[in-house]
Amino acid sequence: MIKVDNIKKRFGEEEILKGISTVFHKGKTNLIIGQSGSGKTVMLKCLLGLFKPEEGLIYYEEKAIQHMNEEQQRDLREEIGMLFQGGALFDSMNIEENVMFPLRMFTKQKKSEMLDRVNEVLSRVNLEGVNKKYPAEISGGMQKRVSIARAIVNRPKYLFCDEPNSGLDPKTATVIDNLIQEITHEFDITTVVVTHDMNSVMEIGENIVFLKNGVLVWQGNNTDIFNTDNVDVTDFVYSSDLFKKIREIQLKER
Ligand SMILES: Nc1ncnc2c1ncn2[C@@H]1O[C@H](COP(=O)(O)OP(=O)(O)OP(=O)(O)O)[C@@H](O)[C@H]1O
Repeated sequence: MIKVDNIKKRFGEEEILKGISTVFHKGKTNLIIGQSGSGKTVMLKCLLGLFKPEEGLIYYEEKAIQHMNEEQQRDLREEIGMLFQGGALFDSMNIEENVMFPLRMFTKQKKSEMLDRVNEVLSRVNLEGVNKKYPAEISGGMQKRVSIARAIVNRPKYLFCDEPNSGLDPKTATVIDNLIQEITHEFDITTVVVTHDMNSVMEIGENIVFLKNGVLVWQGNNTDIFNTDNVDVTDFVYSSDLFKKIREIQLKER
């Protein structure tokens, strides 16, 4: 569980996050959504400790990162898996080396132990027989699965995903969303996904935080989001023609 208590973040004169409080639940896919520029990435970076809010606290379980000493922060970093936008695999390393990277960084395991774990997670994301290939030799969807394998190889308690579907076709995007959700449930991870993608909202939005101009204006799940009368949310959800049509049908049926 991650609890955010009234965080404020400014750059110069501009206040980007204007006092956000929320909870991201354990064992759930928690989504941060909102228009471009609403502060999603800034919020993610605050959660990761990359940006320091001027006010407010961010708790990982009982302990606020602002109150952790260096050793505690290092321990926390080991408990975090990160799925970067675009995958961010190392082009010069093969798949096996890419997935093994966090184990080399954070553990003192023997090579054979690391290899066992790499094969276990590659198999979990349904990728076998690609160990010696390089990222450029596999598809975008497969690269995303390798990135997920790398993000979970160190058994994280927290998983952060920045636009995990960018650049994927809708069908592959759904496969990736479902995989993220399955892994979240299976390993009881607190997962936070930043996304623009309404399909992700529908598929895996178990707890959705909606930001507008740095303010949390709505929170709920993927059922609530289609029933809310909050204008900011409906504007966002029904900005696509497809969802507009669905909305018209829903309203007629009410
Ligand atoms: N390092 C920074 N220095 C100054 N301003 C920043 C910095 N990072 C972000 N901002 C500003 O904060 C605001 C919110 O940016 P942020 O990247 O969080 O938006 P976002 O909701 O993630 O948008 P998008 O969906 O386009 O990625 C923007 O106005 C941006 O210019």
